[in-house]
Amino acid sequence: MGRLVVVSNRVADPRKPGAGGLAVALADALQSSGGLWFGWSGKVVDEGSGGQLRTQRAGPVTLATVDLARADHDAYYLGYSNGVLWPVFHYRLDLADFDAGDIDGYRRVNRLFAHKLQPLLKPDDVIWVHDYHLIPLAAELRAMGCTQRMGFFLHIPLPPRTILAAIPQHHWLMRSLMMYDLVGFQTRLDVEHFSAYVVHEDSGERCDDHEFRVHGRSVRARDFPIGIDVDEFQALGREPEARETFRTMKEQYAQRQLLVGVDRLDYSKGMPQRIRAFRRLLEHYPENRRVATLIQVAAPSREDVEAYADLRLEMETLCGAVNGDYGELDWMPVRYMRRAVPRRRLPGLYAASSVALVTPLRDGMNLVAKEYVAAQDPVNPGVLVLSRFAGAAEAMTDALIVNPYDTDGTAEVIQQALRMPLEERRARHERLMAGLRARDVHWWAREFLAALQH
Ligand SMILES: O=P(O)(O)OC[C@H]1O[C@H](O[C@H]2O[C@H](CO)[C@@H](O)[C@H](O)[C@H]2O)[C@H](O)[C@@H](O)[C@@H]1O
Ligand SMILES: O=c1ccn([C@@H]2O[C@H](COP(=O)(O)OP(=O)(O)O)[C@@H](O)[C@H]2O)c(=O)[nH]1
Repeated sequence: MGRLVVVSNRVADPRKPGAGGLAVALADALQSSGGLWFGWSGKVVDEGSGGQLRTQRAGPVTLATVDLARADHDAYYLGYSNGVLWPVFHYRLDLADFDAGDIDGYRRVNRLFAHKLQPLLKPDDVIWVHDYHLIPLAAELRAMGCTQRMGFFLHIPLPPRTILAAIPQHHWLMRSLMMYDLVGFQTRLDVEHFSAYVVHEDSGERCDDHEFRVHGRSVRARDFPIGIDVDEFQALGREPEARETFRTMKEQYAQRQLLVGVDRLDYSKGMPQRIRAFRRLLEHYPENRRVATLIQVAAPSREDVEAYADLRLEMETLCGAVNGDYGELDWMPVRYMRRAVPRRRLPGLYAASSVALVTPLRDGMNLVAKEYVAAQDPVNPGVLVLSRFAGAAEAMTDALIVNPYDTDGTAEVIQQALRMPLEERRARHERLMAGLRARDVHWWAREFLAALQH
């Protein structure tokens, strides 16, 4: 295979530990072939100083990053990517701001990326673009004469065509997507939504399971569910920081049963619904009072987007109310932290918790669900409560599956998780682990790249 070129909005140094699931995945693919990783530097600079390209070596990988001027960042990242595409792709038309006029900034940054990337490309490079920020990148590169193989992976869900069609520029956006040779999705459901769009909105045709003809081009689309690096995550759990976190939690909560939620503070993650379900658990099953404690980590995210600020207030009100109504001198039902926990501490927190609540209203995959399972002691594992609306639920059928909109139903399932006999916990954990190992992050990168080269 030719050199691998990865393009994503965020770029991380693959030599640094704990860079996150996606970074570990891409680093692995890049490390074996050597290659180039291109994207935003993470820096927002004054008008006029944007667009500066910097390259640096990180082992066999070259990192090439571009600074963004304030106006470009605000329109491309906050405005169109996270104010239009993110809510609509997560089925939240009510939260999308279609009038902001940010589409120009989105196009401008994709064009800027194409212009900065093109001189770095070689004719036999294989280009792998990631996520909704960069859908039009292939079209921009092709317009500049690039003929390399180009693949795209969407990390978030693709909604049904009737929802997608609410985006005023949906025809342009989906036409841009068809300029890739291969489009990867997290789940089979996303592929079905893609297919329905191509056939009914774009007068295209589905030739077989994965092959489509539209606008005179062939494009392939398939599900490639992303996994985690199980060995890497388990090794992290044996490091001093994770062990110390485990010990501290076990000591502090020796008389309690811990439940854990770890999410970015994002409306797609269903945190308010989760707090309500936990409250219902305390109401309906009073034996959990003074016993069950929910630790909810909420990592700040995209704070300049209005819907995220509203969510922050809602969470503070809900958590305050549960603690005010049910808390005792020596027990608080919810420990809510609006702060990220370093990834190297997470295996300890997961291992100390009897139950994980992963209950998004809609999620591309959700790697926390997989990390929680990987961190469990197989002799005495905890139980995963998982939303049917997370991409992870398509394969993790041995989790306890819930509908997060159903407060009573979720409370009942949490009770079932807290009371699950050891034998059943072990059996479910064993099957979940087999699934994680069979389709880990290395499998994901290998499968996608093999398909891209056919
Ligand atoms: O870059 P940010 O704006 O800070 O957001 C963080 C990432 O969030 C999204 O993650 C998605 O990818 C995960 C891995 O495939 C998946 O498990 C999860 O369900 C998705 O929400 C986003 O898609 C990334 O681009 C962001 O970097
Ligand atoms: O405080 C936090 C919260 C999350 N994460 C990591 O961020 C990733 C979140 O990925 P996921 O797929 O669950 O959701 P996303 O945030 O990408 O939508 C996981 O690897 C988590 O371990 C972390 O390190 N610290």
